[in-house]
Amino acid sequence: MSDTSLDGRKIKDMPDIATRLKRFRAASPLSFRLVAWILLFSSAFTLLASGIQIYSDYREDLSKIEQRMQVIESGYRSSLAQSLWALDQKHLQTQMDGILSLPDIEHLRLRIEPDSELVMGELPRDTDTLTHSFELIYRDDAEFRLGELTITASLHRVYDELRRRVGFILATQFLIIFVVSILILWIFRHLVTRHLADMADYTRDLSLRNLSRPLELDRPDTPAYQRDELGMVTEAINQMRERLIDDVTRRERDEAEIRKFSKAIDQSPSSVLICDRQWRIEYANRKFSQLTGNSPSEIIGKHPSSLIDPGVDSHEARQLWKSIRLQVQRVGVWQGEVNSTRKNGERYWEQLVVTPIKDNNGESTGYLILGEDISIRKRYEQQLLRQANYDILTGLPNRMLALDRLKLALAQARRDESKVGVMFLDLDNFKHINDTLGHDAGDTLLIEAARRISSCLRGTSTVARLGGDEFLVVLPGLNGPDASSQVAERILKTFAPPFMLSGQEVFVTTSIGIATFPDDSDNSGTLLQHADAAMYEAKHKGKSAYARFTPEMSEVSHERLQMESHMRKALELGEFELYFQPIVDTASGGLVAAEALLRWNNPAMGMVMPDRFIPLAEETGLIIPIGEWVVKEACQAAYCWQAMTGREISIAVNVSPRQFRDPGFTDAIMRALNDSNLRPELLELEITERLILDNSIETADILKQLDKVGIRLSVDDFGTGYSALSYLKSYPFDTLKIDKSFVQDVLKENEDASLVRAIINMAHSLGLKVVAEGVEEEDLTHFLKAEHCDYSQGYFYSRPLPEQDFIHWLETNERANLK
Ligand SMILES: Nc1nc2c(ncn2[C@@H]2O[C@H](COP(=O)(O)O[C@H]3[C@@H](O)[C@H](n4cnc5c(=O)[nH]c(N)nc54)O[C@@H]3COP(=O)(O)O)[C@@H](O)[C@H]2O)c(=O)[nH]1
Repeated sequence: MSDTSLDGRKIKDMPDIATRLKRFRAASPLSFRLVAWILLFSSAFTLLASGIQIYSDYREDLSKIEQRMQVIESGYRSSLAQSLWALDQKHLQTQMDGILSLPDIEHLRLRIEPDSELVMGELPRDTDTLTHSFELIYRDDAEFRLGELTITASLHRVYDELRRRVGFILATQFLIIFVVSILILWIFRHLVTRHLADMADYTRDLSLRNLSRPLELDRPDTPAYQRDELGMVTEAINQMRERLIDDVTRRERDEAEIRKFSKAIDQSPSSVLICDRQWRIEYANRKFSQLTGNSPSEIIGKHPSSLIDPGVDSHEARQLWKSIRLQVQRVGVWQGEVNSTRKNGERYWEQLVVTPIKDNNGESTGYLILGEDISIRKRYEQQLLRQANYDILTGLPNRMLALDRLKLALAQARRDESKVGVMFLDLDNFKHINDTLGHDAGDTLLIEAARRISSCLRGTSTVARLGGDEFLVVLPGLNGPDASSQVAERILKTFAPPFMLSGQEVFVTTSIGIATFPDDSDNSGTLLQHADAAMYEAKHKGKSAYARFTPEMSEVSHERLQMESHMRKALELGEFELYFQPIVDTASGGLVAAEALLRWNNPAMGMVMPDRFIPLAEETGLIIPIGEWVVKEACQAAYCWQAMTGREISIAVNVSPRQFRDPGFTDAIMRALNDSNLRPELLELEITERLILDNSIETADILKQLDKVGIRLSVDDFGTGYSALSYLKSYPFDTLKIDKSFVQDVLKENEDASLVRAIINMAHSLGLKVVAEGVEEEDLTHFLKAEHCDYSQGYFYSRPLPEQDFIHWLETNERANLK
C-alpha cells in the first residue's frame, strides 16, 4: 500500500483503478477484447453451422449420385439385358452412351459373359469416385446371367460444389464479422470505453489538491444512466472522492491539532519525556534538553532511571524506578521529587509526575513523564526550613528548634530519670558594643561568642541563639547538680580572652542563668523562665557571672512577663501619655520646639519611665503600634498649640530602630500629618546613630523619602554611638543633638568641652543645626551661647511636662520672652 501524504501526491486507492484502466487501454483495450471474444464465438458458431450445412449438402449430393445409379440400374437393367441377349451392339452402345451422358457418370464397364468386356468413358484419376455394379440377367423361361455393368461416378462436381460453398460461406462470414465488429466496437466505445477512459484520466489526475472536481461522464444525467454500471462506478468514485475530502479535512484538522499539541508539548514550561511500553525514551521536549543539557538524540532509547543521578547508586535508581513502575501500574500515577543530575554534573531537584498513556481500549501504549525544576523552590524550602530552625548569623539552632530539643531532652530525662540543665546566656554590654562599634562588629561578636560557647559543650548538648545577644544551652543527661555549674564556669572562662572587633581588642563577658530539670521545674516553659530569671540575677551580681535559679528569682521574671502582658493592653486602655519638654533657642531662650516623651501610667505599676518599657516594647514589637500612637498624638498636640498661640512650634518625636524598619512606617507618619493638618516641616524625627549605622539601602531610601516631603530629621544622642561623621554628609539630616553625657560635663571636663565645641563646629560646617541635651545649669547656657550652639534642652528650662503643664509653661515663657 502506497503511503499518502498531504502534499498532493496520489491517494492510496487511486493508482489501482488508474493503472488498471491504463493497462486495459494500453495493452488490451476492453472493446477489442470484447469484440474479439464475440467474433470468436460467433464465428465458431457460424462456421460450425455452415460446416454442418455443407456436410449435409455433400451427403445429399452423394446420395443423389447413388440414387441416380439406382435409377440407372432400375431403368437400364432390363433394356441392357435385352440388348445383350439380342446382341444388339448398336442399341447397347446407345444405351451406354445414354448412361454415360448422365451427370457425374464418368466410366462404364460392361463385363459380358463369359469373358468379354465393354468399357466406356474414362476412370477419374485425381478425385474420389462412387461405383455401382449390377448384374444383367435375361429372363425368359429360365434366367440367363449375361454380364455385369459397373458404373463409376466422379465426385469432382460434388467437391467443386463443396469448395464453392465453403468459399462463399467464409467470405460472407468474414464480411459479416467485420461489419459486426465495427458496429460493436463503435457501440461499445460510445457506450462504455470512452467513459472508462475518462474515468481513467480522472483518476489519474485525481490528487488531494483537486478533490473538489467531481467525476462527470459525457452521458445524459438520467436515472436510467445513473443506475447502470458506469453510473454506479461514477457514483462510487464520487463517493470515494467525498470520503477522501472528509478524510483529508479530518486529517488536516487532526494534523493541525497534533501540530498544536506537539508545539505545546515542545514549548511546554515543564520537561516532557515519552517512553514506550518498555520504558525506553521515545521523545524529549525542548525544556527537557534545556533542563538536563541532554539532546534528544543522546537519550532516545535509554531508560529514564539512567537520567536520575549517575552519582546515586544505580541499584537505588533502579529500585526507585521499580516502585514508580509498580505504582503507575497499580494507581495510574506517580508523583514525587527526585534528585537528578544535569549533563554538566550539576545536581537539581525535579518534581516528577509519571502517568501511563492509554489507547482507546485502555491499554498502556507508553508512559508520560512530566518534570519541573524545583531546585529554586527546594532551596527556598530548605532556606525556610533553615530560617525556621536556625539562626542565620551564627548557624546555631534558633528558639524554635532549641525548644524542640529541650522538650526531647526532658522526655528522655523522664525516661532515664536523669537531669537536664537549661542555661540562659546574655552578653554583657552587647548593646553598647553594637552602638559604638557598629552592627558588623556586633555580628562578629555574636558569631565568635557562639563559637566559644559551643566549644565548651559535649556533642549531646545544644546551644541555640534565641535572638539579640541571648543564647540558650540545653545540657541533657547531667550527672549531678554541679555539672551545669562546671559548664557555666568553662563558658565564662572562654570569654576571658579579648574579642577582635573592628580591628580592636574588646573584652566581652556573659551572664548565665541556670535552671535544672526536674529540680526547678518539670516543664520546659517554666524552666526557661527560671533560667532567664537566674540570668537577670547573674547580671545584677555583676557581669561575667552565673547564677542558679532559686524560687525568689521567679518574682523578677514574673515582673517582666507581667509588664509585657500589661503593655499589650496599655494602648487600648489609654495608659500612655505624652510629656513634652521644651527645646529653646540658646541665644534668646525662646521656645522653638518640644520633644514628645512617652510615659506609661499603669494602675498597678504606677508611672513607668520609657527606659524601662521601651526596650521590652522593641523586643516584643509593640513599639510599632505604640510609636504610631506617639507620632499621631504629637502632631495633633503641635497643631493645637499652633492654633492656640498663633505660632508654629515644631515637635520632635523619638523613633526607635524597630519602628523605622517597619514597612508601614512612612505611611504611618504621613497619616499622622494628614490627620492633624500639621505642616511636615514642623515634625522632626529623632533617629539614633545606631539606626544610621545599619547603613542599609532601605534606611537611606526612607530618610530621603521623609526629607522629600519636608519632614525634619535629627541625629539623637550624638556621641554615644560610633559617631561616624561620614553619614552626616550622606543622609539628609537637619539637626544634631549632642548627648547629655557630653554636655553635662563640659564645665568640669576640658575634654568634653573641646568635644562639644568640635561637634558644634563640625555640624555647622555641614549645615546642621545643633541641640545640646541635658542642660541643667545656667552656666552651661553661657558656654553653649559662646559656642553658638543653636538650641538647648534640659531641666534648666523645663523637665518633660504633661501637655497641660507644657501649655502653661509655654504661655509663661512666651510672656517672659515678650517682656
Ligand atoms: N522610641 C521612643 N523612645 C522614646 C519615646 N519617649 C522617650 N523615649 C526614649 O526614652 C529614653 C528616656 O526618655 P526619658 O526618660 O523621657 O528621658 C528624656 C528626658 O527626660 C531626659 N532629659 C532631658 N533633659 C534632661 C536633663 O537636663 N538631665 C537629665 N538627666 N535628663 C534629661 O533625656 C531624655 C530625652 O533624651 P533624648 O530622647 O535623647 O532626647 C530616651 O532615650 C528617649 O529617646 C518615644 O515616644 N519613643
